[in-house]
Formats: sequence, structure tokens, C-alpha cells
Amino acid sequence: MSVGAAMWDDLRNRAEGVRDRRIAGLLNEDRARDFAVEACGLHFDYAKTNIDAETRDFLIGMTEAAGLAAARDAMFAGRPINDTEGRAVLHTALRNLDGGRVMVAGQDVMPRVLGTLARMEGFARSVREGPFRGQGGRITDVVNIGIGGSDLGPAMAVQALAPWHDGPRCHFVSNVDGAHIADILRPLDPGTTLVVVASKTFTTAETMTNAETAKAWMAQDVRDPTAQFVALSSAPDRTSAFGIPETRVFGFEDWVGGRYSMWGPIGLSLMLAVGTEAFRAFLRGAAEMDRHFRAADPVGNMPVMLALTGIWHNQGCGYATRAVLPYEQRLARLPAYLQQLEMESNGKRVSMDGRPLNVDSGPVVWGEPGTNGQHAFYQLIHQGTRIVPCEFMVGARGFEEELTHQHRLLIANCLAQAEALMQGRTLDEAKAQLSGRYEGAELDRQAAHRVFPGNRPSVMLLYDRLTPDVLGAIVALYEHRVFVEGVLLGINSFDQWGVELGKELARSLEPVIAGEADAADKDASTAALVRWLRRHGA
Ligand SMILES: O=P(O)(O)OC[C@H]1O[C@](O)(CO)[C@@H](O)[C@@H]1O
Repeated sequence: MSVGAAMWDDLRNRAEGVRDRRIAGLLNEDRARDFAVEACGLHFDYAKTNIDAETRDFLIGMTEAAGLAAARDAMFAGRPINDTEGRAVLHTALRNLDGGRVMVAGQDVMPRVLGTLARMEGFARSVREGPFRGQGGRITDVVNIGIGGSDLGPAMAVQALAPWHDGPRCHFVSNVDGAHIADILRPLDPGTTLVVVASKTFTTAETMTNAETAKAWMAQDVRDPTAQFVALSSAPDRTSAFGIPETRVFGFEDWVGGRYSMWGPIGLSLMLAVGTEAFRAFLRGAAEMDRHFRAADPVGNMPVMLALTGIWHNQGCGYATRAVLPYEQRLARLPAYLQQLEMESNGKRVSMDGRPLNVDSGPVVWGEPGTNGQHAFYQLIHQGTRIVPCEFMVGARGFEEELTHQHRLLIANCLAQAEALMQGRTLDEAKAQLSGRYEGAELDRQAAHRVFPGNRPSVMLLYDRLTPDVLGAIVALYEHRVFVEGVLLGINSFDQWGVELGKELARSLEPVIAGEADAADKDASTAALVRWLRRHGA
């Protein structure tokens, strides 16, 4: 089943038909209530979009045409829906603490999932409370070496859950740029540092290079350089070749995709930071979102409705990007996390059958926490010629009891931005503000700069406080949103062939840059760039 070209045309025509309709004119109390979904401790509001009841019905009709319910059930049932890699997609099993059996190829995977979780918990406790010690004493610092899905999730979540952070300090090294690992390791004591090498494949060039650097750093100072190494990986042969014994390897199956992996072993750094209870709460929040996604009707289904606002804005209205704007400093890394989740999943050019998509793929996702973004790029969001649908989020309360006045300011800013985007400011209003200062043509000219076109759509996600379960629910919400959008687009959201070509070419260029191979098979531009870099000492 799929969404046919005619239906996409219909969607675009509907969007075109309401392009000039004022969103503010749609608003009333009924809409404020009906164009919102409440679930899992979250409140999602899409009243400030140009979606009306008829469009919503049409969008839901698209999910039916795409066979969303069957696709969702196939994912949860462990069918190999990632069919370019021949794999099931079951990151949801990693958080299925109380949910019973999950079958893959006739086998229940839950005993193994829960067994690995118990091993992680045992290890985390022994690092946090003893007896696991470094060769120089109790572990004070954890260095997580990983990239992409083996970095972004835990790095984002450790920062997000800072109020729960009572374990060792956590540092994240991802970039192959030696500056990254050098800056992180410089102040640390090898004798009290635990190195967590996080790599599903254990072949990723950046991670393996950094892991060797960390091993050499250890070797300068401690007797056994890998005794304080842990591996999180699906490749036990390679972890043991690296020198990490089985007892310190936490494995997971190929049905956990890298960007969906923070719920299992890849979350170990988070567990070391916040402890086992908070980690379980994080899993439970996500599992609650899974249940909601499976059970709720489309119109009351938060991931479905979040996805449909995305489809409306991107494929319907033609807005090429979307901004994620958490008014929550501790979610500073959420936009980067979502960039991988959304763009690696839905940035594809062909559908499942290998034919070119008959519609644009997923949007460019970007963002920064508020209020910082306001003083950087909101100028373009309010007055630029391109429209950027904005996804705001904010909690009712922070954790700094003595700073509630600052939190109120934060909320006020968040709501004000959404209001300003929708309302705008007319030329007459701008002129009224300036009257007395300018007149005639100069008044018109000055006022033109102060006009806000308005009618710019946004959605809002509210929560009480950023607790571990709320964070779990938010991340799972976005995972399922990506899934729904992928199903509507008819693509495989779970492979990532687009990252391979660059990796291959980097491998072939390295010896050229080192002067060990010539640039004969390189294009003239690349060869000239290599020559310049070599002349300058590369
Ligand atoms: O965990 P690994 O195997 O090192 O992979 C890291 C990342 O690299 C990618 O494969 C892309 O290159 C991501 O999908 C993944 O999250």
C-alpha cells in the first residue's frame, strides 16, 4: 500500500488553496481544545497551523492509504521491515520492561534483552558504588567514544538529565579530529577514567581511531591499558580482538539501528551518570509512548499527529526545513540528536521498490535552545522570505526552585514567539508605532522594515518537568513520528546507504594525503586541493 501521486497532488493543491488563509482566523476555544493531543505526560498542540478539520481528515486518509496500522504492527511484531538490510526493527523491545514476549524469527528476544539490562545495571552499580575501581582508584570520569547514534543519544540525555546526575563525570568524544579527544583527555587521570567504546559495528573509523588513542593514553600511565575499557557493540569478535574481555562487553542485536540504540547498551554512559532507577524511568516513559502509539486512534495519537503536521508543512506546503526549538537549556543537544534521527532515517531518494520518490523526502531539521536562538536566527524565521515551521517545547517547571522567575520568563518567551509568528504585525500597526518620529514617505519606508507578515505555523510540546520518563516519552514520540512520515513517503527509514560513499572515498584519500599514493584517480579539483594541503604541511 502506498500514497499515490494523485493523493500527493491533492495535498499540495489543498495547501496552495489555503496559503493566504490566516491561521489566527481559524482559532477559537474549540480549536484550541481539539487540535491538541494529551498523552504520556505530554501536551502537543497544533492549533497554530493551517490544518483544518477537513485537511486533518484528508491527512488521516493518507495514513490509511499508506497502510500505517499494518506497517506499525509489522514493526512491533519483529518482521524484517528494514528490507535493504534484511533486519527487523525492534528498538522498542529494549524498553519493553513489562510488556511480555517479542518474537523475532520465532524466538522471544526479551530474556536476552532483560539479561543484558541486568548486566548493565550490575556493572553500573559496581562503578558507581564499588567494587569496580580503576588502577588509580575509584572511577571519577567516563569517556564515551562513539559517533552518530553511538554518541548523540547518550550525550543529549546525560545533559538533559543533569538534575539526576550523581555518578562519575561523563565526557563524549566523537570527532576524528584529534583536537576532540586531546582536549577531553588532557585534564583526566587515566587511573580513574573508564573508557566506554560505543560502536555497533566496531569498525567505524572515527571511533576505532579514537579508541586506539585512548588505549595509548592509558598505556602511558597504567599497567593494564584495557582493564578500564568497556565495549558496547554487536561485534564480539572485534571487541575481543581489541582486548576487551567478554565480561565487559554489552552486546545488542542487529535489529537495533544505531540512531535508535540509546535504550540498550549504548545508553550505558547515561546509566553510569544517572543510575539504574532513573534509567529505568527513562525506558518506562518511552514504553508508555509505544503503547500509546499502538493503541490510540489517529486523531488522538500524538506521534501520528506530529508526523502529519510534518507531512503537511514539508510535502504539502513545500517548506523545506523545520526548526526544533526547545526552551530548555538542558535539551541543547536535542536538535543535533533529531538531525540524525530524522535526516538519516527519512533523507532518501527512492521508495521501498527502488523507484524515485514521487514527492520530496524528509525536511532539513535544525535548531537551538530558546532563548538563545531568538538572538541569532529568529530574525529570518519572523521576516525572511522562506517559511520555517517551528516546533517549540517547554516545561511548566524547572528544577531551580530559587529561579522560578527565570523559568516564567523562559515560558513567556516561548509562547510569545509562537504568537508573534502567527499574528505578525501589519503595516498600519508598524506605522502607528512610529508616528511622531517619521512622516510621509520616510514613515512608509521605516514602517516596511518593521512589518511581520505573520501566519507562520508552529506546534508546541508542553510537559510538566524534564524528568527521565518525560525525556523517554519525548524521544520515543519523535522516533515514531519519523516512522509514520517514512511510511507515508513509502521509504525505508531504517537503512543509511547515503553515508557509505564518503566513507569509501575518505579511505582512498588518506594515503594520498599522506603522500603514500598518487592522486591519479582523483578529479582535478580534489587533486589540486590535496597538493595545496600537502604544500602547507598536511
Ligand atoms: O555504532 P557504529 O557502528 O560505530 O556507527 C555509528 C554511526 O555510523 C552510522 O552508521 C553512519 O555512518 C550511523 O548510522 C551510526 O549511528
